[in-house]
Amino acid sequence: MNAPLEHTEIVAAGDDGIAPGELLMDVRNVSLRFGGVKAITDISFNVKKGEIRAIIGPNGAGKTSMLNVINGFYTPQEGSITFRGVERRAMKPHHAVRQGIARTFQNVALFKGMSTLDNIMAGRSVKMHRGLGWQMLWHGPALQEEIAHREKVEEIIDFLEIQHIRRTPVGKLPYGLQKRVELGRALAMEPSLLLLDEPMAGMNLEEKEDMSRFILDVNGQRGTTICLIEHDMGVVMDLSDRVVVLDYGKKIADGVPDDVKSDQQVIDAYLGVAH
Ligand SMILES: Nc1ncnc2c1ncn2[C@@H]1O[C@H](COP(=O)(O)OP(=O)(O)OP(=O)(O)O)[C@@H](O)[C@H]1O
Repeated sequence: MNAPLEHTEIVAAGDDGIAPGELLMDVRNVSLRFGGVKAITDISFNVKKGEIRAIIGPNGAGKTSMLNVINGFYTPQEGSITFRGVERRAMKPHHAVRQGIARTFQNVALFKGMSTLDNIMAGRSVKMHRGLGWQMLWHGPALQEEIAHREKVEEIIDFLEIQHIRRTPVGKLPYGLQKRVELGRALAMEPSLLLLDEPMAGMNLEEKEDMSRFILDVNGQRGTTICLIEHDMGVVMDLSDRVVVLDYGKKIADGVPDDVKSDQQVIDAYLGVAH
């Protein structure tokens, strides 16, 4: 199964060949250190196709480091990740994207001067096959492909209900809408696995409710598997199928929300204190 990543086909949620409920990603014994700092120690957990999986834990627990390992920003010193049957330790972020992993960031990472439409189109560029030569000719296959991509992008804009801001530079948008555009850009990649790093951070209640609904719809209607980090426990327990809990870089619990909520170690480490 160990196909060279350079030759991995770009895949979308619907055509990754994995049935709902089957293993999509298996994280095994991953450890990551920065000099003397142990960010992650011997973490194992899996993600099944079609689920919403949450990673929670106090500040500095290793959650973002874990996402950065999954999407190839960091290479762990130990352990491996098997995604869609392909095992690896090191992988460049653009390979992760081509394998079907897209993500959003804790602090919105968009092109602030560009419009909503152009930002989402930029996310789509990963799916474009025709090279620059074709695009300069601007006819035939390149034009057909551009039209098809624009249709996909328009579909995402409709889906996220952001038609009214399609021409607005994203830097001028309220934070909640910027987060939605960033979700749109990730969706434009048609990921098999969508990583969301604190999708509700800095949002008011109404924005959180909107984002929760979109996350549920992305999962329910588009069939996208989601792995998210979130500090709002109400949101986590409402949205997630399963939750993995980290503390000081180690896994302390893993299970369905009701079990995790009542786990004494989790209460002591995390739920018992304000965040
Ligand atoms: N690039 C880095 N260089 C050095 N240390 C790092 C780096 N990134 C993370 N760390 C350290 O690794 C540990 C885990 O950090 P990480 O950001 O993954 O935690 P987190 O659970 O995402 O925290 P938060 O909820 O505050 O975002 C922390 O001690 C952090 O200081």
